[in-house]
Amino acid sequence: MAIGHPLDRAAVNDWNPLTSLFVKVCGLRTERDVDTAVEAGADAIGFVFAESPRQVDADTARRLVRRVPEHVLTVAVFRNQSLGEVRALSSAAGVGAVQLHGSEGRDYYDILRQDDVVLIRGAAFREPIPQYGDMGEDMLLLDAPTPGAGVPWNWAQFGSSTDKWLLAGGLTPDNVGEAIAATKPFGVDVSSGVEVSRGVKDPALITSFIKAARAQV
Ligand SMILES: O=C(O)c1ccccc1NCC(=O)[C@H](O)[C@H](O)COP(=O)(O)O
Repeated sequence: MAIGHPLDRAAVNDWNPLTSLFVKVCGLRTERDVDTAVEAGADAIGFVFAESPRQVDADTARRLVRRVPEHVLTVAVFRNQSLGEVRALSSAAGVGAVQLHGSEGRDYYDILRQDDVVLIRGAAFREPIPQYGDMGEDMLLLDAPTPGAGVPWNWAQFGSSTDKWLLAGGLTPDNVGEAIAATKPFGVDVSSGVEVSRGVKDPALITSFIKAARAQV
């Protein structure tokens, strides 16, 4: 993605993972961490509105979103919240994407699509294996059973796929290279693996994670 171009749904559809891995850093709460992730080359930055030690309110998210250049996708993360709340908070924050991480049905995706946001479906890796596109999402994020817990799952079980899917769950600067080599994902997502304690990010870890992920492509 050329710097300065908006990272919208068309850009996600045109993305070539062979030339650039999609890297998302989630659960950001401070200006320092947002600036670090942008400078280190993150493609997407997540703000958690779900119940979590990383939860932000709409005012905080809006202030942080305003710092982010348009070539970086801003993502609001929800889990089992009402559609009204999802729409109100994502619109108040001014994000470019919504990530639904619970048991939200197809109706959420169909209605949110009209809001012209990129749609990311967060799903635990389990049988039956979640399939990309089943909800009409733009990206599928395959995760551990508890999102944001920093626990890896057996990525190699998934094999690899050319779908637009993000590998998440227990990734760190130390294991992301091996995980990418094993699964060849469209992109990767991290939260706990770049924290010094739950909910508190470490700028050095954010930078090393992005560097280690990019070294694989
Ligand atoms: O991060 C959270 O606390 C969270 C809470 C509720 C729903 C989703 C949440 N995070 C979603 C993410 O995209 C995380 O980055 C993803 O689960 C990976 O987390 P981690 O294993 O800590 O790297």
